[in-house]
Amino acid sequence: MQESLPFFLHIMAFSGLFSSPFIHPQLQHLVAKMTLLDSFLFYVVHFVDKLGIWHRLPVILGVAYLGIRRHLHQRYNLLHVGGTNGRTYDADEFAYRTADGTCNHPSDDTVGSQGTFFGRNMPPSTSQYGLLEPHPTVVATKLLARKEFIDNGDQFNMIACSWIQFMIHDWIDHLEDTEQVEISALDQEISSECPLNSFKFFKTKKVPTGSPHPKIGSLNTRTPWWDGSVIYGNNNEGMKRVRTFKDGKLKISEDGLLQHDEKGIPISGDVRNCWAGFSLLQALFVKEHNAICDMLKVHYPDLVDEQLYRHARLVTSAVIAKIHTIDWTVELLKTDTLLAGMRINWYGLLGKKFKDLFGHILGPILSGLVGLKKPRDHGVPYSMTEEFVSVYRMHSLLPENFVLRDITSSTSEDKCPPVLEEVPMRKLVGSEGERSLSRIGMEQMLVSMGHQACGAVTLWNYPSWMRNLVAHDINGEDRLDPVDMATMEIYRDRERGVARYNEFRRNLLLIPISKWEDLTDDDDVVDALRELYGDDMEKLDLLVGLHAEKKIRGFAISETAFFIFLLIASRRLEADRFFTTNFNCKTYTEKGLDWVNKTETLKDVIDRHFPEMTRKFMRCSSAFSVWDSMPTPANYIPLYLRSAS
Ligand code: HEM
Repeated sequence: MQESLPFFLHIMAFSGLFSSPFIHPQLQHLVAKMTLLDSFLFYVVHFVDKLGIWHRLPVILGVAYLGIRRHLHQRYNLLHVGGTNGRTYDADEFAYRTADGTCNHPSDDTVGSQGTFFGRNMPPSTSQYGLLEPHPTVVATKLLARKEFIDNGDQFNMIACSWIQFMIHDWIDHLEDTEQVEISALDQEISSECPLNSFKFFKTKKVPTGSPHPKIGSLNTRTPWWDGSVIYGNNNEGMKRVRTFKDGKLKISEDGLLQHDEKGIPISGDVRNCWAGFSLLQALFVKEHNAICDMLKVHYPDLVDEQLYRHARLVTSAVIAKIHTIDWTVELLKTDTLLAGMRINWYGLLGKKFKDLFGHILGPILSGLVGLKKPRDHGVPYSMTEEFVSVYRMHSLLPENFVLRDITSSTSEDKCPPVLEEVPMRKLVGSEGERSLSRIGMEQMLVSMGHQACGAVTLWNYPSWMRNLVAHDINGEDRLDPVDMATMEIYRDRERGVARYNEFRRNLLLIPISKWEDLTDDDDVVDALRELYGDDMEKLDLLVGLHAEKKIRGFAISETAFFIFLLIASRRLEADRFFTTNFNCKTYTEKGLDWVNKTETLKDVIDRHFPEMTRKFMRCSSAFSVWDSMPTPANYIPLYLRSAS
């Protein structure tokens, strides 16, 4: 091991700094592959990790830690899967987001388009355990199944929960095989506790990559760019379905909700596994798109339907990306360090005022990723990754019942309308959900979502109704065989060769756990893990580990999941030419870019379309926290000078 260390590390090793036990023995082989500078940077990060303090450092140091960590992940956690074709195109001719995501990467027209491979953040799992070890239904029943609903407190509401599904359906979905697999719990001792003793589902399609590492991969049926495909579709056919072809606008009903076809399936960019909260967000952003078209037509009367559509799509997609970056994520990871980090991603260290005044003049750290002169993919063509999909398995955000509020009654001082009824979530899914939403109406639904806390990402909180779920085909039609989602999710990660928890951590340069108490200080969790996995940390499933991990204060997700976000959230912006080279007046129009610059939060979008709503019903600061909770208290200490959160 020592022999393959770079020269600098030999010196450090000689001085005793890098030698075991300073670097965790299971990470030394990773350091051996690093350049001199990166080994040093790893040393810094690892030192902080050993103390377990990065989130408690003063904001500016915490941001520096994250910057170094992100750099290391960009160097060692981006693996391309499949080939590239090197076919270029005329970037001026394609100065818009194409229907299928082609023509974005500067030197290869297919990168990031529909049907390309998922990339990886680390090599496929080397686990010795098989697909059914331990049995996925036993894992689901003993560790995931909801005992009673655990909510997220005031931090995150049902809009926040629906928002992330809205994003997932913009970026990722795996192509399935035509061959089915059946999982049966019949001969397991837990079968009496399972809603489905046996169920069938389609395998993930395995496709030869044409390259040796890895030989097999899976395909993304959605465009991975942040291009709003959730409302615009993932190809020409999908785009045609949603457009009116008049003044650039998208189809929408009189009541402000999505239109439906003769089967009751919504007309929108993505209709698979939809529920009322999700299709409400689609409708809200169709309204946003159409309002942008109106604005553009007033200022640029010569623009025809196609031009209006293209500009409005760019602007709407950028508004969505911005809200996700500086509003949603800031609520998900509610600490000053992350507030600073996310604002740096969009505006840079010098902040909004400086950027509004001088433009993007000073590089990614000082002026942000958005507006960079050239996209950056760190030598690895853009895609979403298998690991990203796995860390976003957050179905425990969904509750058992949806709490409907009466917005006709006059509100109390805390702006909280009274409860009308609790609707089982099952009734809000698919076509039935669409019918319920039409009855409820857009405003009542939005206000009710605002006032309900969503579920916590933790063990024993997986929605019961999802363990017997009628999933959808890609066209939104119901499937014949219901599935146990909790079981299926455990199976999916294993089937796709995603590393189990401890290997996942090592590959992310994180210190692996060596006993259950390293993961959590909850005795019940420790006992349950021991019962299922014995004392074998290597066996622990990723999904279980992410849900069991003790959370950083203010974080609604685990630290392990967060480090994948750190990498991919930046990548979605910096690798996309429409957030970099082409984030300009020429491509977006001056008024279009102005629209993006002036929209900061989801509240701004809601206020635009429902001018009275937040004044009447919202007390908190962000539309993603529970609406009658207190606003974030003012803090007069400048953000970068603050101590730990
Ligand atoms: C009522 C709401 C929802 C329903 C009915 C639903 C249903 C489904 C179904 C049926 C799948 C496919 C599972 C498979 O074949 O492997 C899936 C995948 C997934 N869902 Fe959801 N989901 C909902 C909300 C959410 C939310 C709130 C999240 C939060 C992050 C989420 C994240 C994911 C992810 C990451 C996948 C994996 C996608 C892939 O394999 O490429 N879903 N969901």
